[in-house]
Amino acid sequence: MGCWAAEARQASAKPIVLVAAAALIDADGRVLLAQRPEGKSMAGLWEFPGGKVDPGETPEQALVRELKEELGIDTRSSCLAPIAFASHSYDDFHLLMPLFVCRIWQGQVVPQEGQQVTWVRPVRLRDYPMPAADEPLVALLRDLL
Ligand SMILES: Nc1nc2c([nH]c(=O)n2[C@H]2C[C@H](O)[C@@H](COP(=O)(O)OP(=O)(O)OP(=O)(O)O)O2)c(=O)[nH]1
Repeated sequence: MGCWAAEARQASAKPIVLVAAAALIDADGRVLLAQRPEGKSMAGLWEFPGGKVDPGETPEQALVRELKEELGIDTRSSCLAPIAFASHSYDDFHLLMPLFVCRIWQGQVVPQEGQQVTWVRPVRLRDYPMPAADEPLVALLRDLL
């Protein structure tokens, strides 16, 4: 019944926001989460690093740019493996978020925007409050990694 009820509640059309996100995996199999800073929407929640895809960018290009801006690391589109996506309606927009796994990068992860980051074992991901859109991704990662 769940999906039928959800459909009936569907509101009017919302803008679709395309966000590219990465599950960075270190040599120990841990996943990087970043905490959304004060002043942003969903502040305090933990997320996969990434951000909005700008006009003219591919999701991969956006992610390479965001990972450099946010974490100071160099990645390549060819090192980004798409594994899942989130498609989730927030109150004012609909998020479409491809999630890429990335195991290879250059440089050290150093938060560039004052955000907290942490490396988390897949079985512990549930200990970190994340945006609603991420919940199915967390379940998937636990199984895949
Ligand atoms: N990077 C990232 N964003 C996520 C995740 N889950 C999730 O709902 N989001 C949402 C939060 C934001 O609304 C949007 C990402 O936008 P952004 O990071 O480029 O920009 P922003 O924080 O300034 O966004 P905003 O304040 O305008 O909402 O996607 C996630 O795991 N990673």
